[in-house]
Amino acid sequence: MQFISKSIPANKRVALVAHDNRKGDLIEWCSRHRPLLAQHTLLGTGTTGTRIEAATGLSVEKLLSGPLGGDQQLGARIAEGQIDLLVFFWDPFEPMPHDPDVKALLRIAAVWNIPVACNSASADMMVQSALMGSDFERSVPDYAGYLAAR
Ligand SMILES: O=C(CO)COP(=O)(O)O
Repeated sequence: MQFISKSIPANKRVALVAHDNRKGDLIEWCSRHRPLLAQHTLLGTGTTGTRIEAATGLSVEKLLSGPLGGDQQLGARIAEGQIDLLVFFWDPFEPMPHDPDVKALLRIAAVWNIPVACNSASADMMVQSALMGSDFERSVPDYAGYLAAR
């Protein structure tokens, strides 16, 4: 696979997702970073987005609930270049009925080199990076080159 450089804008599109046992942690994290998150564009799976909006007043575009296809919707948006960061507090202690979707979301985020945080420590470091408020370059698969070589 060849890679090309792609710019992530200063205004980030941040996807927010948490499994049920981790929703409280993500809401607490969003509340702590509310002023910063309010400067960016937020989206999330259905229940997570609804709970964050209710608790913080932040505006979140809500996709379907994860087990009903929301994780796959987020994966599609990543593949289309419409998500810049993924904050996904997945549950390390309980199996999920939609585990293949969870795995697919994490895989496609790795494919497209999206910064991913799976807990509050990594999410703290991610949003406190100087790159959060500026453009930055990331390397992504060269899709045109990939097609041409097939
Ligand atoms: O299941 C999820 C992520 O895998 C999250 O979905 P909800 O936000 O709808 O609970």
